[in-house]
Amino acid sequence: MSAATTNTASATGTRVLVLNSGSSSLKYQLLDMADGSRLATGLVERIGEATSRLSHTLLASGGAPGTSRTREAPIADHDAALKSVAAELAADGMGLESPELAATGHRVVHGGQRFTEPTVIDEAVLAEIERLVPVAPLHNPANLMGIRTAQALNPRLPQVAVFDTAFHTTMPEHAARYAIDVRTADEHRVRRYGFHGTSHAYVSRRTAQLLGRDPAEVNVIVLHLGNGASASAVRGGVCVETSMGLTPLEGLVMGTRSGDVDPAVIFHLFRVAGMSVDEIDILLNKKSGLLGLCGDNDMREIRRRVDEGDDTARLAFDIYAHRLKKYIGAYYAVLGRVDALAFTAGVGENSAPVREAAVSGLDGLGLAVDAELNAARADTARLISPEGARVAVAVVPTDEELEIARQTYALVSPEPARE
Ligand SMILES: Nc1ncnc2c1ncn2[C@@H]1O[C@H](COP(=O)(O)OP(=O)(O)O)[C@@H](O)[C@H]1O
Ligand SMILES: CC(=O)OP(=O)(O)O
Ligand SMILES: [Mg+2]
Repeated sequence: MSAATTNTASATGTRVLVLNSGSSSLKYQLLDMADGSRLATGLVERIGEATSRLSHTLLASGGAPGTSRTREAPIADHDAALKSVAAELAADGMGLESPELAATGHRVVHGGQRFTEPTVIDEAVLAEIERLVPVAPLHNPANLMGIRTAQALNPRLPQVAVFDTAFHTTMPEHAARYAIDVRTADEHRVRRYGFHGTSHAYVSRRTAQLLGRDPAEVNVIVLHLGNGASASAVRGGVCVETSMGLTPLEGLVMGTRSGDVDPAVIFHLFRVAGMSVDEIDILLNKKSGLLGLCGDNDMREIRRRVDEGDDTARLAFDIYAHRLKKYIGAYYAVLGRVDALAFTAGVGENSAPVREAAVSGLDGLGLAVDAELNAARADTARLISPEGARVAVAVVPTDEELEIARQTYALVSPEPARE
């Protein structure tokens, strides 16, 4: 299906429903692309558990918090979750049948090598996302279910996939390939794909804007530090390196994921500890990272413990910050010249101690934070480096939903979306 054909199906609506299906959650936002405003936002948590919860917020004009509703009832899967979300939106007169809706934009985590751009979804696209399930077993099945349910709720509504991997498809082969047997790698599509690409693209562009410069001229290191965490090196708006690989497990220390380990750790645990491959998979993805190191994966709680003198929490924090520093140094070398370092996502936007620890001792590279600017709280993009610093250090709130909505609307609407 081409974008041109879908235009005829999209009526004259200017609204886009953005769906971000995680392994056990569904986040959504309804935006009006005529002015970029947010109309509704919400989250279904603990999908598949007895304690599922749907929180829906109808926003007042200007995006101010309006009325919120919370429902607690078991929600078995992403199909049931999206049907509940559709019912909430319909109760506010904004259901999936609404003629004002132009399209649904889906965050799809793994797009492999084929999807380098946002794509209108048809059967062939669905088949390819399905084919990639083995390399994104936690994410792609949830994304597929969200798409199929949205199609069933309104078959005439265009569905657009925006891939986490797309921004990273520009990585050169020497960065994307692992040094393993080429035939085996090619046969099984084993290479580094990278994730969180929508955020890395948005934040690197926003950082250039903050510096008042053209993104094409600026080299930026982006640190996306949420539950999942990844770094990227962006040269003139183009991604040249990123820390996640075949799956979102490689790289930085995360909330529950280990990030980099010697691959032989897996053989050792299999042969010596007698763990099954599935058990090791769960260990590295769900029981490691900050959680595995200190029993907490929320950086707020870890800092509270550090401040109380808890040595276990302190070590977890130090391991997290040390890994960040290693990646900053590596990406500095990859880029050769760095104009800015940008911190984003839940931890990057909110944790002054993480930002301070990540750049401490890097004065020789022209990297430092001003203590007062770093400690100040704000929810807009800002510089935290000292006046006249060689490299700008910035805090740049990410907005994956707005970026997905823009890319979706640009595909289905003849009108350009407003910045
Ligand atoms: N004020 C804060 N200080 C430190 N960390 C915070 C703060 N607020 C949120 N976080 C961290 O942000 C994380 C979630 O980040 P987020 O980008 O929302 O993740 P995701 O989108 O991957 O679910 C939480 O686990 C928490 O550790
Ligand atoms: C790809 C990935 O790690 O996503 P998230 O941070 O949403 O888990
Ligand atoms: Mg996020």
